[in-house]
Amino acid sequence: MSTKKRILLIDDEPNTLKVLSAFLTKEGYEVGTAKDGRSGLNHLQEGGWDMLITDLKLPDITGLDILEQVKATWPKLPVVMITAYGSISNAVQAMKLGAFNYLTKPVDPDELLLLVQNVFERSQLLEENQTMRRQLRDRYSLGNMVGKSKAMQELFNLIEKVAQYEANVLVTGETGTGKELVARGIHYAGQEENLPFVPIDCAAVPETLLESELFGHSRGAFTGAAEQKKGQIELAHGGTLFLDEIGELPLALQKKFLRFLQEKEIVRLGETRRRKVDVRIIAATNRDLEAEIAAGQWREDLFYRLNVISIEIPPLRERRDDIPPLVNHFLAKYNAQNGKAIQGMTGEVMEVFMAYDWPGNVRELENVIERAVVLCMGDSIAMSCLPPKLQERSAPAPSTDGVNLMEMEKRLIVQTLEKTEQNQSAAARELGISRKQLRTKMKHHGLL
Ligand SMILES: Nc1ncnc2c1ncn2[C@@H]1O[C@H](COP(=O)(O)OP(=O)(O)OP(=O)(O)O)[C@@H](O)[C@H]1O
Repeated sequence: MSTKKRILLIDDEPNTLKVLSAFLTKEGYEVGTAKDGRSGLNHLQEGGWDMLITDLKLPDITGLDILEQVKATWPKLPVVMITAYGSISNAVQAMKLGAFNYLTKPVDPDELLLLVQNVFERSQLLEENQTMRRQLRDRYSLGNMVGKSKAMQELFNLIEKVAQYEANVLVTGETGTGKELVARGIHYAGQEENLPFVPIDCAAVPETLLESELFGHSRGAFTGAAEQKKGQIELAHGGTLFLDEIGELPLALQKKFLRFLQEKEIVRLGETRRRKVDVRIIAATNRDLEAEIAAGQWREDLFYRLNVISIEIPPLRERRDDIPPLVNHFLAKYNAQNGKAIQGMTGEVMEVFMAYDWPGNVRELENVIERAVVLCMGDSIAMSCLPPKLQERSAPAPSTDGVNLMEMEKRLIVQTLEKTEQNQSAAARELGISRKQLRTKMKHHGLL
Protein backbone atom coordinates (compact mmCIF):
# COMPACT_ATOMS: atom_id res chain seq x y z
CA MET A 1 0.00 0.00 0.00
CA SER A 2 1.35 3.41 -0.89
CA THR A 3 1.76 5.81 1.97
CA LYS A 4 -0.15 9.05 1.94
CA LYS A 5 1.40 12.05 0.21
CA ARG A 6 2.23 14.81 2.64
CA ILE A 7 1.38 18.41 1.80
CA LEU A 8 2.40 21.46 3.80
CA LEU A 9 0.06 24.47 3.61
CA ILE A 10 1.25 27.94 4.65
CA ASP A 11 -1.35 30.72 4.82
CA ASP A 12 -1.99 33.48 7.31
CA GLU A 13 -5.78 33.36 6.95
CA PRO A 14 -7.01 30.76 9.46
CA ASN A 15 -10.17 30.17 7.51
CA THR A 16 -8.42 29.37 4.21
CA LEU A 17 -6.07 27.01 6.05
CA LYS A 18 -8.98 25.24 7.68
CA VAL A 19 -11.07 24.84 4.54
CA LEU A 20 -8.24 23.76 2.24
CA SER A 21 -6.66 21.37 4.70
CA ALA A 22 -10.04 19.73 5.45
CA PHE A 23 -10.67 19.35 1.73
CA LEU A 24 -7.26 17.84 0.93
CA THR A 25 -7.46 15.52 3.94
CA LYS A 26 -10.82 14.29 2.67
CA GLU A 27 -9.14 13.58 -0.69
CA GLY A 28 -6.66 11.28 1.00
CA TYR A 29 -3.67 13.53 1.59
CA GLU A 30 -1.88 14.13 4.85
CA VAL A 31 -1.85 17.88 5.47
CA GLY A 32 0.30 20.01 7.73
CA THR A 33 -0.42 23.70 8.28
CA ALA A 34 1.50 26.82 9.27
CA LYS A 35 0.24 30.35 9.66
CA ASP A 36 3.42 32.22 8.89
CA GLY A 37 6.69 31.78 7.00
CA ARG A 38 8.96 30.95 9.90
CA SER A 39 6.81 28.24 11.39
CA GLY A 40 6.35 26.95 7.84
CA LEU A 41 10.12 26.66 7.39
CA ASN A 42 10.35 24.93 10.76
CA HIS A 43 7.84 22.35 9.57
CA LEU A 44 9.82 21.90 6.36
CA GLN A 45 12.94 21.17 8.40
CA GLU A 46 11.20 18.16 9.86
CA GLY A 47 11.42 16.65 6.39
CA GLY A 48 9.24 14.12 4.62
CA TRP A 49 7.09 16.58 2.67
CA ASP A 50 5.95 15.85 -0.86
CA MET A 51 4.57 19.29 -1.72
CA LEU A 52 4.45 22.83 -0.43
CA ILE A 53 1.52 25.17 -1.01
CA THR A 54 2.21 28.66 0.26
CA ASP A 55 0.60 32.05 0.17
CA LEU A 56 2.81 34.67 -1.42
CA LYS A 57 1.99 37.29 1.14
CA LEU A 58 2.74 36.32 4.69
CA PRO A 59 3.13 38.41 7.84
CA ASP A 60 6.83 37.75 8.43
CA ILE A 61 8.70 36.65 5.31
CA THR A 62 7.34 36.46 1.77
CA GLY A 63 6.37 33.35 -0.13
CA LEU A 64 9.22 34.15 -2.54
CA ASP A 65 11.76 33.99 0.31
CA ILE A 66 10.38 30.61 1.26
CA LEU A 67 10.54 29.48 -2.35
CA GLU A 68 14.17 30.49 -2.61
CA GLN A 69 15.04 28.62 0.52
CA VAL A 70 13.17 25.55 -0.61
CA LYS A 71 14.94 25.57 -3.98
CA ALA A 72 18.28 25.78 -2.21
CA THR A 73 17.60 23.14 0.40
CA TRP A 74 15.04 20.75 -1.08
CA PRO A 75 15.36 21.39 -4.81
CA LYS A 76 13.00 18.55 -5.70
CA LEU A 77 10.09 19.65 -3.52
CA PRO A 78 7.30 20.98 -5.76
CA VAL A 79 5.96 24.37 -4.68
CA VAL A 80 2.58 25.89 -5.53
CA MET A 81 1.93 29.57 -4.84
CA ILE A 82 -1.33 31.14 -3.78
CA THR A 83 -1.65 34.75 -4.74
CA ALA A 84 -4.21 37.52 -4.48
CA TYR A 85 -5.80 38.41 -7.76
CA GLY A 86 -3.92 41.70 -8.04
CA SER A 87 -0.41 40.31 -7.71
CA ILE A 88 -0.09 38.01 -10.69
CA SER A 89 3.28 39.54 -11.55
CA ASN A 90 4.65 38.14 -8.30
CA ALA A 91 3.28 34.76 -9.23
CA VAL A 92 5.05 34.99 -12.56
CA GLN A 93 8.25 35.79 -10.77
CA ALA A 94 7.65 32.80 -8.51
CA MET A 95 7.32 30.57 -11.55
CA LYS A 96 10.63 31.90 -12.82
CA LEU A 97 12.17 31.04 -9.48
CA GLY A 98 11.02 27.49 -9.88
CA ALA A 99 7.49 27.31 -8.44
CA PHE A 100 5.49 24.62 -10.15
CA ASN A 101 2.31 26.67 -10.59
CA TYR A 102 0.10 29.20 -8.83
CA LEU A 103 -3.51 29.62 -7.82
CA THR A 104 -5.38 32.89 -7.37
CA LYS A 105 -7.55 33.72 -4.41
CA PRO A 106 -10.18 32.78 -3.56
CA VAL A 107 -8.92 29.25 -4.12
CA ASP A 108 -11.36 26.94 -5.82
CA PRO A 109 -10.94 23.53 -4.11
CA ASP A 110 -11.52 21.56 -7.32
CA GLU A 111 -8.92 23.61 -9.13
CA LEU A 112 -6.54 23.00 -6.22
CA LEU A 113 -7.14 19.25 -6.33
CA LEU A 114 -6.49 19.11 -10.05
CA LEU A 115 -3.24 21.00 -9.60
CA VAL A 116 -2.12 18.78 -6.72
CA GLN A 117 -2.80 15.63 -8.74
CA ASN A 118 -0.94 17.16 -11.63
CA VAL A 119 2.12 17.91 -9.50
CA PHE A 120 2.32 14.37 -8.19
CA GLU A 121 1.89 12.85 -11.61
CA ARG A 122 4.64 15.02 -12.96
CA SER A 123 7.06 14.34 -10.14
CA GLN A 124 6.49 10.63 -10.55
CA LEU A 125 7.28 10.95 -14.25
CA LEU A 126 10.40 12.92 -13.45
CA GLU A 127 11.47 10.27 -11.01
CA GLU A 128 10.92 7.44 -13.49
CA ASN A 129 12.83 9.43 -16.04
CA GLN A 130 15.72 9.90 -13.70
CA THR A 131 15.86 6.24 -12.78
CA MET A 132 15.86 5.40 -16.46
CA ARG A 133 18.63 7.85 -17.14
CA ARG A 134 20.62 6.47 -14.26
CA GLN A 135 20.19 2.94 -15.57
CA LEU A 136 21.20 4.01 -19.05
CA ARG A 137 24.22 5.80 -17.74
CA ASP A 138 25.15 2.79 -15.68
CA ARG A 139 24.91 0.56 -18.69
CA TYR A 140 27.32 2.68 -20.68
CA SER A 141 29.74 3.60 -17.99
CA LEU A 142 30.04 1.51 -14.90
CA GLY A 143 26.91 -0.52 -15.44
CA ASN A 144 28.69 -3.08 -17.56
CA MET A 145 31.33 -3.41 -14.99
CA VAL A 146 30.35 -5.72 -12.24
CA GLY A 147 32.11 -5.80 -8.94
CA LYS A 148 31.13 -6.02 -5.34
CA SER A 149 34.56 -6.43 -3.75
CA LYS A 150 35.87 -3.47 -1.81
CA ALA A 151 38.59 -3.04 -4.42
CA MET A 152 36.02 -2.69 -7.21
CA GLN A 153 33.79 -0.37 -5.21
CA GLU A 154 36.78 1.87 -4.67
CA LEU A 155 37.62 1.61 -8.34
CA PHE A 156 34.12 2.74 -9.34
CA ASN A 157 34.42 5.79 -7.09
CA LEU A 158 37.83 6.56 -8.49
CA ILE A 159 36.55 6.31 -12.06
CA GLU A 160 33.77 8.79 -11.36
CA LYS A 161 36.23 11.20 -9.80
CA VAL A 162 38.85 10.87 -12.52
CA ALA A 163 36.18 11.34 -15.17
CA GLN A 164 35.84 14.97 -14.14
CA TYR A 165 39.43 15.79 -15.03
CA GLU A 166 41.28 15.98 -18.30
CA ALA A 167 44.49 14.44 -17.03
CA ASN A 168 46.01 11.43 -18.75
CA VAL A 169 45.46 8.10 -17.07
CA LEU A 170 47.52 4.93 -17.00
CA VAL A 171 45.55 1.78 -16.22
CA THR A 172 47.57 -1.23 -15.15
CA GLY A 173 46.51 -4.77 -14.47
CA GLU A 174 47.00 -8.29 -15.74
CA THR A 175 45.40 -9.33 -18.98
CA GLY A 176 41.62 -9.63 -18.83
CA THR A 177 41.16 -7.59 -15.67
CA GLY A 178 38.98 -5.04 -17.45
CA LYS A 179 41.39 -2.27 -18.40
CA GLU A 180 39.40 -1.31 -21.46
CA LEU A 181 36.17 -1.31 -19.47
CA VAL A 182 37.76 1.08 -16.98
CA ALA A 183 38.85 3.36 -19.82
CA ARG A 184 35.33 3.37 -21.26
CA GLY A 185 33.96 3.99 -17.78
CA ILE A 186 36.12 7.09 -17.39
CA HIS A 187 35.15 8.32 -20.84
CA TYR A 188 31.39 7.86 -20.49
CA ALA A 189 31.07 8.86 -16.82
CA GLY A 190 32.47 12.28 -17.55
CA GLN A 191 30.16 13.42 -20.32
CA GLU A 192 26.64 13.60 -21.62
CA GLU A 193 27.54 14.32 -25.22
CA ASN A 194 28.62 11.87 -27.81
CA LEU A 195 32.35 12.53 -27.91
CA PRO A 196 34.53 9.88 -29.55
CA PHE A 197 36.14 7.01 -27.67
CA VAL A 198 38.82 5.60 -29.96
CA PRO A 199 40.55 2.39 -28.88
CA ILE A 200 43.75 1.16 -30.48
CA ASP A 201 45.59 -1.98 -29.48
CA CYS A 202 49.29 -1.34 -29.93
CA ALA A 203 50.02 -5.08 -29.79
CA ALA A 204 47.55 -5.97 -32.53
CA VAL A 205 48.75 -3.47 -35.13
CA PRO A 206 51.97 -4.49 -36.91
CA GLU A 207 54.85 -2.24 -35.90
CA THR A 208 55.27 -0.90 -39.42
CA LEU A 209 51.68 0.32 -39.56
CA LEU A 210 51.36 1.65 -36.04
CA GLU A 211 52.78 5.07 -36.83
CA SER A 212 50.39 5.75 -39.69
CA GLU A 213 47.48 4.28 -37.72
CA LEU A 214 48.16 6.77 -34.95
CA PHE A 215 49.18 9.83 -36.92
CA GLY A 216 47.44 9.32 -40.28
CA HIS A 217 49.01 9.78 -43.68
CA SER A 218 48.70 11.63 -46.94
CA ARG A 219 48.04 9.93 -50.24
CA GLY A 220 51.16 8.18 -51.47
CA ALA A 221 53.03 8.76 -48.19
CA PHE A 222 54.28 5.19 -48.44
CA THR A 223 53.68 2.15 -50.61
CA GLY A 224 50.12 1.10 -50.09
CA ALA A 225 48.87 4.49 -48.96
CA ALA A 226 46.38 4.87 -51.79
CA GLU A 227 44.19 7.38 -50.03
CA GLN A 228 44.87 9.99 -47.42
CA LYS A 229 43.75 8.91 -43.99
CA LYS A 230 43.18 10.51 -40.63
CA GLY A 231 45.03 8.86 -37.79
CA GLN A 232 43.37 7.55 -34.65
CA ILE A 233 44.69 10.51 -32.67
CA GLU A 234 42.81 12.90 -34.94
CA LEU A 235 39.71 10.72 -34.88
CA ALA A 236 39.65 10.99 -31.10
CA HIS A 237 39.66 14.82 -31.22
CA GLY A 238 37.56 16.18 -28.37
CA GLY A 239 37.27 12.77 -26.77
CA THR A 240 39.43 9.93 -25.54
CA LEU A 241 42.17 7.92 -27.20
CA PHE A 242 42.57 4.55 -25.52
CA LEU A 243 45.99 3.04 -26.12
CA ASP A 244 45.84 -0.58 -25.10
CA GLU A 245 49.13 -2.45 -24.53
CA ILE A 246 51.08 0.80 -24.58
CA GLY A 247 54.09 -1.27 -23.47
CA GLU A 248 54.33 -2.51 -27.06
CA LEU A 249 54.93 0.99 -28.44
CA PRO A 250 58.37 0.86 -30.12
CA LEU A 251 61.01 3.26 -28.81
CA ALA A 252 61.05 5.35 -31.98
CA LEU A 253 57.31 5.90 -31.78
CA GLN A 254 57.51 6.66 -28.08
CA LYS A 255 59.57 9.71 -28.94
CA LYS A 256 57.10 10.87 -31.56
CA PHE A 257 54.16 10.29 -29.29
CA LEU A 258 55.81 12.25 -26.52
CA ARG A 259 56.25 15.19 -28.88
CA PHE A 260 52.56 15.03 -29.69
CA LEU A 261 51.68 15.09 -25.98
CA GLN A 262 53.89 18.11 -25.43
CA GLU A 263 52.75 20.12 -28.42
CA LYS A 264 49.20 18.83 -28.85
CA GLU A 265 49.83 18.84 -32.56
CA ILE A 266 50.26 16.09 -35.09
CA VAL A 267 51.69 15.92 -38.57
CA ARG A 268 50.29 13.20 -40.83
CA LEU A 269 52.91 11.01 -42.50
CA GLY A 270 53.91 12.54 -45.83
CA GLU A 271 52.66 15.99 -44.84
CA THR A 272 54.25 19.01 -43.23
CA ARG A 273 51.09 20.70 -42.01
CA ARG A 274 50.66 20.75 -38.25
CA ARG A 275 47.19 20.01 -36.95
CA LYS A 276 45.95 20.86 -33.45
CA VAL A 277 44.39 17.93 -31.69
CA ASP A 278 42.81 17.91 -28.27
CA VAL A 279 42.45 14.43 -26.81
CA ARG A 280 42.58 12.79 -23.45
CA ILE A 281 44.89 9.80 -23.35
CA ILE A 282 44.07 6.71 -21.38
CA ALA A 283 46.79 4.11 -21.76
CA ALA A 284 46.82 0.57 -20.46
CA THR A 285 49.48 -2.01 -19.91
CA ASN A 286 49.98 -5.37 -18.29
CA ARG A 287 53.74 -4.90 -18.33
CA ASP A 288 55.89 -3.45 -15.64
CA LEU A 289 56.90 -0.24 -17.40
CA GLU A 290 59.07 0.93 -14.56
CA ALA A 291 61.20 -2.20 -14.93
CA GLU A 292 61.40 -1.54 -18.66
CA ILE A 293 62.48 2.03 -18.01
CA ALA A 294 65.25 0.70 -15.80
CA ALA A 295 66.25 -1.66 -18.62
CA GLY A 296 66.30 1.21 -21.14
CA GLN A 297 63.32 -0.17 -23.09
CA TRP A 298 60.95 2.59 -22.19
CA ARG A 299 61.18 6.37 -22.09
CA GLU A 300 60.82 7.68 -18.58
CA ASP A 301 59.58 11.08 -19.75
CA LEU A 302 56.73 9.51 -21.73
CA PHE A 303 55.84 7.30 -18.77
CA TYR A 304 55.42 10.33 -16.53
CA ARG A 305 53.32 12.15 -19.11
CA LEU A 306 50.95 9.21 -19.40
CA ASN A 307 50.93 8.31 -15.75
CA VAL A 308 49.45 11.51 -14.33
CA ILE A 309 46.74 9.45 -12.69
CA SER A 310 47.36 5.76 -12.22
CA ILE A 311 44.70 3.15 -11.75
CA GLU A 312 45.62 -0.37 -10.85
CA ILE A 313 43.11 -3.18 -11.26
CA PRO A 314 43.85 -6.11 -9.01
CA PRO A 315 43.79 -9.62 -10.53
CA LEU A 316 40.59 -11.58 -10.03
CA ARG A 317 42.23 -14.06 -7.63
CA GLU A 318 42.79 -11.15 -5.22
CA ARG A 319 39.11 -10.16 -5.24
CA ARG A 320 37.25 -13.43 -5.20
CA ASP A 321 34.11 -11.73 -3.86
CA ASP A 322 33.60 -10.55 -7.43
CA ILE A 323 33.35 -14.09 -8.81
CA PRO A 324 29.69 -14.84 -7.91
CA PRO A 325 28.28 -11.53 -9.26
CA LEU A 326 30.45 -11.84 -12.38
CA VAL A 327 29.20 -15.38 -12.94
CA ASN A 328 25.59 -14.18 -12.70
CA HIS A 329 26.30 -11.27 -15.01
CA PHE A 330 27.82 -13.50 -17.70
CA LEU A 331 25.14 -16.17 -17.23
CA ALA A 332 22.47 -13.57 -17.94
CA LYS A 333 24.44 -12.26 -20.93
CA TYR A 334 25.03 -15.64 -22.57
CA ASN A 335 21.60 -17.01 -21.69
CA ALA A 336 20.15 -14.09 -23.60
CA GLN A 337 22.57 -14.51 -26.49
CA ASN A 338 21.91 -18.23 -26.83
CA GLY A 339 18.23 -18.37 -25.97
CA LYS A 340 18.94 -20.45 -22.87
CA ALA A 341 17.64 -20.24 -19.32
CA ILE A 342 20.40 -21.72 -17.20
CA GLN A 343 19.71 -20.88 -13.59
CA GLY A 344 23.04 -21.36 -11.89
CA MET A 345 25.64 -24.00 -11.20
CA THR A 346 26.28 -26.96 -8.97
CA GLY A 347 27.99 -26.35 -5.66
CA GLU A 348 31.04 -28.19 -6.92
CA VAL A 349 31.39 -25.85 -9.89
CA MET A 350 31.13 -22.80 -7.66
CA GLU A 351 33.78 -24.27 -5.39
CA VAL A 352 36.11 -24.78 -8.32
CA PHE A 353 35.44 -21.22 -9.49
CA MET A 354 36.21 -19.82 -6.07
CA ALA A 355 39.42 -21.85 -5.70
CA TYR A 356 40.83 -21.44 -9.20
CA ASP A 357 43.50 -18.81 -9.82
CA TRP A 358 42.08 -17.32 -13.06
CA PRO A 359 45.36 -16.38 -14.79
CA GLY A 360 43.29 -14.89 -17.63
CA ASN A 361 41.19 -13.03 -15.06
CA VAL A 362 37.66 -11.85 -15.90
CA ARG A 363 38.06 -12.61 -19.60
CA GLU A 364 38.86 -16.22 -18.77
CA LEU A 365 35.86 -16.46 -16.45
CA GLU A 366 33.66 -14.96 -19.16
CA ASN A 367 34.93 -17.52 -21.70
CA VAL A 368 34.32 -20.39 -19.30
CA ILE A 369 30.73 -19.26 -18.71
CA GLU A 370 30.07 -18.70 -22.39
CA ARG A 371 31.35 -22.17 -23.21
CA ALA A 372 29.34 -23.73 -20.38
CA VAL A 373 26.11 -22.00 -21.41
CA VAL A 374 26.52 -23.31 -24.94
CA LEU A 375 27.44 -26.85 -23.88
CA CYS A 376 25.20 -27.24 -20.89
CA MET A 377 22.01 -29.19 -21.47
CA GLY A 378 20.52 -29.10 -18.00
CA ASP A 379 19.32 -26.04 -16.14
CA SER A 380 22.47 -25.57 -14.14
CA ILE A 381 26.13 -25.70 -15.04
CA ALA A 382 27.72 -29.03 -14.10
CA MET A 383 31.41 -29.99 -13.90
CA SER A 384 31.15 -31.69 -17.29
CA CYS A 385 30.47 -28.31 -18.95
CA LEU A 386 33.78 -26.87 -17.77
CA PRO A 387 37.01 -26.94 -19.78
CA PRO A 388 39.27 -29.90 -18.88
CA LYS A 389 41.70 -27.60 -17.14
CA LEU A 390 39.03 -26.68 -14.60
CA GLN A 391 37.51 -30.16 -14.36
CA GLU A 392 40.86 -31.46 -13.16
CA ARG A 393 40.70 -29.02 -10.31
CA SER A 394 38.23 -31.03 -8.34
CA ALA A 395 39.89 -34.37 -9.06
CA PRO A 396 43.20 -35.31 -7.44
CA ALA A 397 46.11 -33.68 -9.20
CA PRO A 398 46.79 -35.51 -12.47
CA SER A 399 49.92 -37.57 -12.73
CA THR A 400 52.67 -35.71 -14.46
CA ASP A 401 55.07 -38.63 -14.48
CA GLY A 402 57.48 -38.35 -17.35
CA VAL A 403 56.12 -34.98 -18.50
CA ASN A 404 58.12 -31.97 -17.53
CA LEU A 405 56.93 -28.40 -17.24
CA MET A 406 58.30 -27.35 -20.62
CA GLU A 407 56.48 -30.21 -22.30
CA MET A 408 53.23 -29.22 -20.60
CA GLU A 409 53.70 -25.63 -21.69
CA LYS A 410 54.26 -26.70 -25.26
CA ARG A 411 51.13 -28.87 -25.24
CA LEU A 412 49.06 -26.07 -23.79
CA ILE A 413 50.26 -23.67 -26.46
CA VAL A 414 49.52 -26.14 -29.26
CA GLN A 415 46.05 -26.85 -27.85
CA THR A 416 45.23 -23.19 -27.44
CA LEU A 417 46.38 -22.38 -30.96
CA GLU A 418 44.19 -25.18 -32.28
CA LYS A 419 41.27 -23.80 -30.37
CA THR A 420 41.80 -20.28 -31.71
CA GLU A 421 42.44 -21.57 -35.22
CA GLN A 422 46.05 -20.42 -35.08
CA ASN A 423 45.08 -16.86 -34.13
CA GLN A 424 48.09 -15.84 -32.05
CA SER A 425 46.55 -12.74 -30.50
CA ALA A 426 43.52 -14.70 -29.35
CA ALA A 427 45.70 -17.55 -28.09
CA ALA A 428 47.94 -15.14 -26.19
CA ARG A 429 44.89 -13.58 -24.60
CA GLU A 430 43.55 -16.96 -23.59
CA LEU A 431 46.89 -17.91 -22.08
CA GLY A 432 47.18 -14.66 -20.22
CA ILE A 433 50.40 -13.52 -21.87
CA SER A 434 51.22 -10.90 -24.51
CA ARG A 435 51.45 -11.80 -28.17
CA LYS A 436 55.15 -11.10 -28.07
CA GLN A 437 55.64 -13.45 -25.14
CA LEU A 438 53.65 -16.12 -26.95
CA ARG A 439 55.79 -15.78 -30.05
CA THR A 440 58.96 -16.03 -27.98
CA LYS A 441 57.66 -19.21 -26.37
CA MET A 442 56.59 -20.62 -29.75
CA LYS A 443 60.07 -20.02 -31.11
CA HIS A 444 61.54 -21.66 -28.05
CA HIS A 445 59.39 -24.77 -28.55
CA GLY A 446 60.13 -24.88 -32.25
CA LEU A 447 56.55 -24.02 -33.16
CA LEU A 448 57.47 -21.00 -35.26
N1 LIG B 1 34.35 -6.04 -13.77
C1 LIG B 1 33.90 -6.56 -14.91
N2 LIG B 1 32.57 -6.75 -15.09
C2 LIG B 1 32.10 -7.29 -16.23
N3 LIG B 1 32.85 -7.67 -17.25
C3 LIG B 1 34.18 -7.52 -17.15
C4 LIG B 1 34.77 -6.95 -15.97
N4 LIG B 1 36.11 -6.92 -16.13
C5 LIG B 1 36.34 -7.43 -17.36
N5 LIG B 1 35.20 -7.79 -17.98
C6 LIG B 1 35.06 -8.42 -19.30
O1 LIG B 1 36.22 -9.19 -19.51
C7 LIG B 1 36.72 -9.03 -20.83
C8 LIG B 1 38.12 -8.45 -20.79
O2 LIG B 1 38.08 -7.10 -20.38
P1 LIG B 1 39.02 -5.98 -21.02
O3 LIG B 1 39.16 -6.19 -22.49
O4 LIG B 1 38.59 -4.67 -20.54
O5 LIG B 1 40.39 -6.43 -20.32
P2 LIG B 1 41.85 -5.85 -20.49
O6 LIG B 1 42.40 -5.75 -19.13
O7 LIG B 1 41.82 -4.62 -21.34
O8 LIG B 1 42.56 -7.06 -21.25
P3 LIG B 1 43.91 -7.03 -22.15
O9 LIG B 1 45.02 -6.59 -21.24
O10 LIG B 1 44.06 -8.46 -22.55
O11 LIG B 1 43.64 -6.11 -23.28
C9 LIG B 1 35.74 -8.15 -21.55
O12 LIG B 1 34.81 -8.94 -22.25
C10 LIG B 1 35.06 -7.40 -20.43
O13 LIG B 1 33.75 -7.03 -20.79
